[in-house]
Amino acid sequence: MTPEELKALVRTVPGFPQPGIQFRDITPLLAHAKGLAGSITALADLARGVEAQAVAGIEARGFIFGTALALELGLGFVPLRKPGKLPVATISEDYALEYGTARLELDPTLIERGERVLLVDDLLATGGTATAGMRLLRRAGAIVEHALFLIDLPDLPGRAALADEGVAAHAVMAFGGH
Ligand SMILES: O=P(O)(O)OC[C@H]1O[C@H](OP(=O)(O)OP(=O)(O)O)[C@H](O)[C@@H]1O
Ligand SMILES: Nc1ncnc2[nH]cnc12
Repeated sequence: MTPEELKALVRTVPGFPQPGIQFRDITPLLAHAKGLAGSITALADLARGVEAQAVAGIEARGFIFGTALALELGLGFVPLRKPGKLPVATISEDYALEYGTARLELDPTLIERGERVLLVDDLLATGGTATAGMRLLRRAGAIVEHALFLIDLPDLPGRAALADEGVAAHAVMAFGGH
């Protein structure tokens, strides 16, 4: 599927989860066999040329794309989890996203020192979530230089925020007028 065909499978819901947000809902794309496969192929195409030894994905939507991408690339998958889910000692980062605040946790023993980790999520908006994920991975010893997204919202500062931290953002599609 082309990026335009994939984009047509994303549903826009105005005013969710709060007024003023144009929510880009990926569930119709996930439910579409060719859309799901095509989105993973498109992410894998973006990942070519990026040296990676593991994929890390952000709960919850980043788990869907990150796990499938890791399988496609023949790599392992490291989950960055929402609070209170991991049964071992964790490191954590609090952050703000487009419509709230949250926390991510990581089991640092899942990362080898100097391991090159590719960060994956469904969508880049303010970059708060991805920046928190990158910080956790780096605190655990990872090298994080690239982040992959299905969707970029280029009217929001996520790409620039990541660039400021030395992380290049790559996305399959973009939605203006967030
Ligand atoms: O660039 P930002 O402004 O940080 O926003 C992007 C994040 O927002 C959404 O996650 P959400 O916390 O809504 O969680 P979900 O994956 O559990 O639905 C999305 O999946 C990204 O992780
Ligand atoms: N506009 C948006 N749509 C879907 N997920 C999001 N996460 C942050 N902003 C979002």
